[in-house]
Amino acid sequence: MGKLLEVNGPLVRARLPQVPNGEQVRIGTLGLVGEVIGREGQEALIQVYEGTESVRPGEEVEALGHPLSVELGPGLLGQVFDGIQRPLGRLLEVSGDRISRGIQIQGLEQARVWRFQPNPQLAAGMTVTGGVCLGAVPETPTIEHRILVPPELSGELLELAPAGEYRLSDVIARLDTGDHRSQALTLSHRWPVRNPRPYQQREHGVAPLMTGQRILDTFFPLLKGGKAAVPGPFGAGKTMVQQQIARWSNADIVIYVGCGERGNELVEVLDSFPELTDPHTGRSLMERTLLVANTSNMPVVAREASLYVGVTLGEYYRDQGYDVVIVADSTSRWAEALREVAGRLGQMPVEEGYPAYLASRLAAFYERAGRVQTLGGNVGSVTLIGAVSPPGGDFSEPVTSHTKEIVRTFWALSKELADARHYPAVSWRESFSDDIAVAARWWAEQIDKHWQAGRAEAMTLLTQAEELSRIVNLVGPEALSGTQRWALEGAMLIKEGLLQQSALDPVDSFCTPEKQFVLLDLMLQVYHRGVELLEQGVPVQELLGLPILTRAKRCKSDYENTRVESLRDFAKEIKEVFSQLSEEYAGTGKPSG
Ligand SMILES: Nc1ncnc2c1ncn2[C@@H]1O[C@H](COP(=O)(O)OP(=O)(O)OP(=O)(O)O)[C@@H](O)[C@H]1O
Repeated sequence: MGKLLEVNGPLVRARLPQVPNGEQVRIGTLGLVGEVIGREGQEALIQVYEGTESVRPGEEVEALGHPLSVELGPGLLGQVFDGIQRPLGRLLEVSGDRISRGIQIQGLEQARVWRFQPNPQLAAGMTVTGGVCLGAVPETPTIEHRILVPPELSGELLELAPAGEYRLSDVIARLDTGDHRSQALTLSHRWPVRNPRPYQQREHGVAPLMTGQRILDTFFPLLKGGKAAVPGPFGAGKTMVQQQIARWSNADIVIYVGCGERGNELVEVLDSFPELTDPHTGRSLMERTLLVANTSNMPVVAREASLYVGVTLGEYYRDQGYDVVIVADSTSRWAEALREVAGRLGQMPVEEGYPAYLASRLAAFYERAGRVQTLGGNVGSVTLIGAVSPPGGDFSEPVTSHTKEIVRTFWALSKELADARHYPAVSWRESFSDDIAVAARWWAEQIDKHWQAGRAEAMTLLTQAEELSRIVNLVGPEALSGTQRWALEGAMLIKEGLLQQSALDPVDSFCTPEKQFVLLDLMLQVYHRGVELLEQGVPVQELLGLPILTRAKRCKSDYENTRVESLRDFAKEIKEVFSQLSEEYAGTGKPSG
């Protein structure tokens, strides 16, 4: 117990000897949640995650004896938590729309009973170490929740509970952790959010995360266990991209962290998620989803914690052998929280008011992504996707520019494309992926060995078309040769037939890898045949007038994912149209008859 000395917004100073940095505290009669972030002699500097209005010097501060941590166990999925793992639904039930401060509700429902099935390979007398699976409970109809020995524990298994129904706090195993000390294990354990959960070793990424969005999967792939950023100016469709990823990606678990985004956007996400169905199982998407959302009445610094809460929950499912995707919206708001705290601490601002450690904090956060061999010997992954909201859409500002250095996949949203209603408005000029080679291996093995060459050619066409468009803007289309005009059309085929993909189109909202490749190949085939005909002397106007071009651009919506074979037939049809035209011109330089 200590005494509050001074209140400075979300930062308070208390006389609290011997309480270490990082420890969680409760402040004043309201019992507000806070965390020690610095020490000066007998005094502790505390960051408070709830509004400190009405809190006065002299009130008591209680150190809880553990760092800011989360409770990990069955019942996490389908939940919406606030930034310190309190379930929002129950918070609202208790205090109505305006959440009062100091409410203490545990993250997981303690009274709920779970059907536990012990691991048949374990028996009393065996030695178990951190990460070993003690058994499992069906958390949702699709996700089996594996109950692991907490990472830091090991010892002789004295007892493992038989199959049956247990509450979170019921003992399901006992370990002799040395000196004949018995340690009881339950269905849940706590973990400090700022400490990455340990694993055996990092593994290389081998498979791309499939999102069903062509511009992402085919053009700028992200690996499972990888790190990506989605910077987007206001209104460029960031929310939509994130939702599409949450909805369609082939991850086992999706965690969405709404970190300080505008209140109405958060409400949009919270309202829309429970209504979405999981395309892979046909069941509610919430069964594999978990949301962490700051409520609008929490102070800015609470954003800081919510990101770590989200990533810790993600690592916990990774340790069970799952592929987890974490979408953090947005890391800019999180960085603003860092800036505010640094300002109040009187730390020297470096770039645009951000502290010098902005880059290292961002890097440390993204470092928690990865594909790993878990302590229990499984392979699991955490893929991190951070949205960035650069003020004024300026990508040279500190958060965007540091993030760009850290991530391996960068999906840059463009205001220009959004204004032109080209969705998803991901710019092919500014985006990048450093993992093309690994993705290419996967595409070659699983789909088609020509993926990498096709992708590269499509990118070249897009770049070439940009140069040509500049010429057209300067001197008009007459300045272009037939081949150049056809290259412009080739780029249009790629843009309209491939890159544009409406999230609202029931057929095209999601595209399987196979259909993605067939469409890519189709557009390139049309382009190649045209080039051949041009060389043969067919005027470019003839080609540009072919109705089949419009049909090719519409294939994405005309052919469902299950009709890839018909799409291949359409490719044959195109070949015939071009062969016919070629024959008509053969030898004469103009159509026969
Ligand atoms: N992939 C897409 N398919 C169809 N329409 C889209 C797509 N992406 C964005 N849009 C359109 O753009 C509008 C704005 O998108 P969104 O709501 O994601 O942007 P935003 O939330 O305003 O962006 P930000 O998060 O930067 O404020 C949507 O309502 C929708 O009409």
